[in-house]
Amino acid sequence: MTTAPAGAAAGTPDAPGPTPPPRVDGLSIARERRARRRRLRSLPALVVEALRLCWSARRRDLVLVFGVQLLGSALLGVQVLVGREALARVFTGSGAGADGDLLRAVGGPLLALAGLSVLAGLAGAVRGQRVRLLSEAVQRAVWRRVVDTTTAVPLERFDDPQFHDRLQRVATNAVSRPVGVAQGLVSILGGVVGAVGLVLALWTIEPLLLPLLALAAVPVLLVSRRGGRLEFDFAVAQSGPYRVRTYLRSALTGRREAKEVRAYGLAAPLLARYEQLLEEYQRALTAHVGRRMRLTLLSQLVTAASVVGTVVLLLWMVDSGRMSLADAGAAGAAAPLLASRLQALAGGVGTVLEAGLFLDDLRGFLTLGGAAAAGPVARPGAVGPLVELQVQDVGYRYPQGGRPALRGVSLTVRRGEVVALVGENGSGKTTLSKLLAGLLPAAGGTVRWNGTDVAELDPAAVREHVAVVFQDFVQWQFSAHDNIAVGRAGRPDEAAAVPAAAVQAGADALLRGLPQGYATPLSAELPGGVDLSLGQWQRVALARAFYRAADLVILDEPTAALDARAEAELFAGIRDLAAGRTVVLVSHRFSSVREADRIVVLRDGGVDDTGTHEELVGRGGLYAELYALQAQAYLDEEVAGRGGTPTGRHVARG
Ligand SMILES: Nc1ncnc2c1ncn2[C@@H]1O[C@H](COP(=O)(O)OP(=O)(O)OP(=O)(O)O)[C@@H](O)[C@H]1O
Repeated sequence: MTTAPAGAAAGTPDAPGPTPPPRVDGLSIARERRARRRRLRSLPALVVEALRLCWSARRRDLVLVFGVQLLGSALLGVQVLVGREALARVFTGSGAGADGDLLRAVGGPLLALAGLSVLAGLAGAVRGQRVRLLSEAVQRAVWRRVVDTTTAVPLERFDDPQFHDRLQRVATNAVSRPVGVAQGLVSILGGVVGAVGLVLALWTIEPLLLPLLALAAVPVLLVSRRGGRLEFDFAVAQSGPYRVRTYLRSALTGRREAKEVRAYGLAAPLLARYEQLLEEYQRALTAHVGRRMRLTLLSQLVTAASVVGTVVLLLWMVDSGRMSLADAGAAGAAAPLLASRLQALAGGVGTVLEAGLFLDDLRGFLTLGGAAAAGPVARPGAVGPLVELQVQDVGYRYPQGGRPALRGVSLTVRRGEVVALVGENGSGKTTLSKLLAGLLPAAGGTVRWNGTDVAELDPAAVREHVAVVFQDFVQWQFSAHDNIAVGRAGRPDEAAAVPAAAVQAGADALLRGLPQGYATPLSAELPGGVDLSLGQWQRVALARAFYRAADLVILDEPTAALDARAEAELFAGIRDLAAGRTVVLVSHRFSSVREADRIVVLRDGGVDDTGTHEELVGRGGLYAELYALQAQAYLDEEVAGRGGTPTGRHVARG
C-alpha cells in the first residue's frame, strides 16, 4: 500500500496513463523564476504564520521544545571544554595528588561529562515527545481551516480537477508543515547555539580550524534547498495520480461498488489498473529517492572531507609541536560535533524552505474559502421571503464543460406557483435548478430575488430560503430522524416537525415500522441499521426538504423511484406545499408536470418553449412530441393488453 505521499492515482479502468512531463518553454521558466522569488519573499510571513498557528494550538509545548533544544545545544560546548580538562589532567597529571592517582585526577571532569550526557539525552527525549503533542494539536487546527475552506468554496470548485489536486496535497502534505517549520527553527536554533559554543571552544584551542569546518555547512545548505524543491515538485506531479489510486482503492473496497464489482467481474481489471498505477508511482518514487540520495551523498562527502582535513591539520600541528596533545584531542572531538551542528543548522534551513513551499500552497488553498466568504455582498442578511425570482438571459458553462450547459435562459417564478422544468437528458434542467438554488453563479445575465441581483446578496442567506431534493440526494449514514433533521440543523421544534415532514412525504408509517422507529440507523453498515429501498429513500429525502420549511422548494426528479400511489399522493399534496411557497419541479414524467402552472421546456441549454400543458401540447413542439411518446408507451401497453391497435396521434393532439 502507498504511504500518503506526495501524490497518487485513477478512476476508471480506462483512466489516463502517466502524466507526461510538463513542457518547458521560456515563458514557463520565467514564470517559475518569478514564482520562486515571490515564494522566497513570502517565506518570513509564512514562518511567522506557522509559528502563530503552533502558538495558538499548544504554546506550552512550543516553548518547551525551543527551551529544551536551547539547553541541549548549549551543553555541547560545555562538554567539549570539560573533555578537554579531563584530557589535560591525563596528560599533565595535574590534580592526581602525591600518589599520582589518575582516577582521582579525572574523576571530577568524567562525572561532569556523564551528567552532561544524561542531561543532553533527556533534553532530546523531552523534545521528541513534546513535538508529537504539538504536531497533533497543530494538524487539528490546520484541518479545521481546511474544512472551513472546503465547505465555503463555491460549488463549482468541486468540478475542477485542480482544486482536488490541491486539496489532496494540502491533506497529505501541508497540514503537518507548520510544525515542520517549528522543528526546522528548532534545528536552526540548536545548530546556532551548539555551533556558537563549539566555535568558542575551538577558538580558544585553534582558530585556524574554523574556516575548514564552516565549509561543511555549505553543501548541506545547498542540498537541503534543492531537496525541498524536489520534494514539492514531486508532490505536485503526484497529486493527480494519487487521487486516481485512492479512487480505485475505494472502488475495490466500497460497499456501493461491491455489487457491480462482482456482477461485472471487475475485481481483476480494477486491481490490475491499480497495481499498474502503483508500479508507476514506485518507479517515480525510486527515481525521486535516488535523486535525493545522490544529493545527500554528495554533501556528506564534502562534510567528511572537511572533518578529515581538520584531523590531518591537527596531526600536523601536534607533530610540528604547534599544539598540545590535550588540545588536539579536544579539537578532534569538537570538529565532528561542530560539523554535525552546522549540518543541523543547514538541515533546519532546508526544512523551513521546503515547508515554505507547502505552506504557500496551503495559504493559496485557504484563500479560496476566504475569497468566497468575502464575496461581493452588498447587503448581507437583507434577504426576505421569496415573492418573485426572476432569471434573465443567464448562461452557465461547467469548468470542464465544452459547450455551455445553459444559454440565454429567462424565466420568472412567483410565490404560490408550481413551475415544471422538462426536457431531454442533458438539456440543462439540473444545472438550472442549481442556479435557482443559488448553488451556481450565473455566467452573464441576472438572477433577481425580489428584484435584487443575487450577486449582491449573501449566498448563504439566499440558501436559507431554499430547499432542494437533488436527483442524487445524500443517503446520510445517520438515524432516520437525523436524516430528516439535517434539512435544517438546529430547528427548535424538531421533535414534532420531523414526523410532520415525514407524514407530508409519505414516509412516516415506513419509518415508524423500522426496528427502532425513527432512531434506526439508515445503513446496513451500522449496528442495528437497515437499508431502505430507493423509493423509500426518496421519501426520506423529500421529508428532509419539507422539514426545511423553505420559501422555494426545488424538486429534481423527486418521483423517479416512487411507486404510482406515492407519486400520485405527492402530486396531490404539491398544491398544498406550494401554498405560500414556490415549487420548481424537474421531471421526465409528464403525468406529474401537467398540473404545473407553467412548464418550461429546455433544449440544449436554452428555453425551447413555455406554457401550460394544454398550450404546449396544442403548439405541437418538442413538449408535445415527448409527451406523445410517453403517453403512447402507456397506450401501447394498454392496447396490447386488450389485443387492439394503438393510435398515438390522438394523444399528440391532446
Ligand atoms: N459537473 C459537470 N461538469 C461538466 N459538465 C457537466 C457537469 N454536470 C453536467 N454537465 C453537462 O451539462 C449539461 C446539462 O446537464 P444537466 O445535468 O443540467 O442536464 P439535465 O437536463 O438535468 O439532464 P438529465 O435529464 O439527464 O438529468 C450536460 O451536457 C452535461 O453533460
